[in-house]
Amino acid sequence: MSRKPIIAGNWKMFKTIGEAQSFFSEVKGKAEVDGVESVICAPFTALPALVEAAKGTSIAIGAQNLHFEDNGAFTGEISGVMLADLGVKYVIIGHSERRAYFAESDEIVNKKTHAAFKHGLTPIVCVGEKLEEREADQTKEVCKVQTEAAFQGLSAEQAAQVVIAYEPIWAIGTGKSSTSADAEDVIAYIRGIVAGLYGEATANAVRIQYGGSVKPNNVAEYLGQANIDGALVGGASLEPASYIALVEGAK
Ligand SMILES: O=C(CO)COP(=O)(O)O
Repeated sequence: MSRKPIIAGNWKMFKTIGEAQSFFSEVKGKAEVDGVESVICAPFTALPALVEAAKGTSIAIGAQNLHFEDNGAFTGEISGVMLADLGVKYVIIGHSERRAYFAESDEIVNKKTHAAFKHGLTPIVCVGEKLEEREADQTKEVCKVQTEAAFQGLSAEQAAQVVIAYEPIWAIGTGKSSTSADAEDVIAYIRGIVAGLYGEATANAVRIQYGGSVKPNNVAEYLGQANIDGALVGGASLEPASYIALVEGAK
C-alpha cells in the first residue's frame, strides 16, 4: 500500500500578504517534488493571494481553521463555504493550540471535520497528548479518544481521505521532538484505531503525519518509518529554503 507523503507547513499567526507572496515566489518550482504533496496552511488574510500564486503549481493551499456552520451570526468566523469559494484545498482542524486557547472540544473537532467534507476540503485533523499525559502513560488513550471522536459519523470513503497529524504537545515549538521510534509507535497505534472503526483497507489509505519540532535535518528519519506519511511543520515551514528542504526530504 503506498500512501503519498504529505508535507504541510502550518504558518500559525505569521506572515502578511506581501510576506506570503514573496515566500511563495521563492518556493515555486522548488517545493514541488514528484511523489510528494506540498501544502501551505496560511492565515486567512494571506489565502486569496496564495491561492492565486499557486495556480499552475503542484502546491496546495490550506487554512488553519474553519467554523462548522456555513453562514450565520458568528462574528469573526470563517466557514467552509468561504474557504471552498476561495479555492482552498486543505484545512487544519483541532490543532492543540486551538484546543488549548480557543476551547475546541472533540465534539467541535468532529463538527468541523464534517463541515470540511461538506465543502470538498481535506481535513488535517490534529491529535496528541500533553506532557503530563505522556508522563502518566496516557498517550495512546488520549489519541484513541481524540481520533474516535474526530471520525464520528464519517463514511469509510470520507475516513480514507482524512489526514491525521499526530502532534505531541510537548514537542511543539520546543525543539524537543519525539524520537522517530516513539512517533512510529503511536502513529501505528492510531492507524490501528482507524482499522478498528473502518477496517484495514481504510486504515491503510489514511495518511498520518508527525508534527512537533520537525526540521530539514530530521524529516527523512520520520518519513522513513513505516506508518509515518508526512509532517505538519510549524517553525521550519516559515523560511523558503527550509520549507523546500522539508519537501525534498520527504522524497
Ligand atoms: O504545531 C506544529 C505544527 O502544527 C509544530 O510546530 P513546530 O514545528 O514549530 O514544532
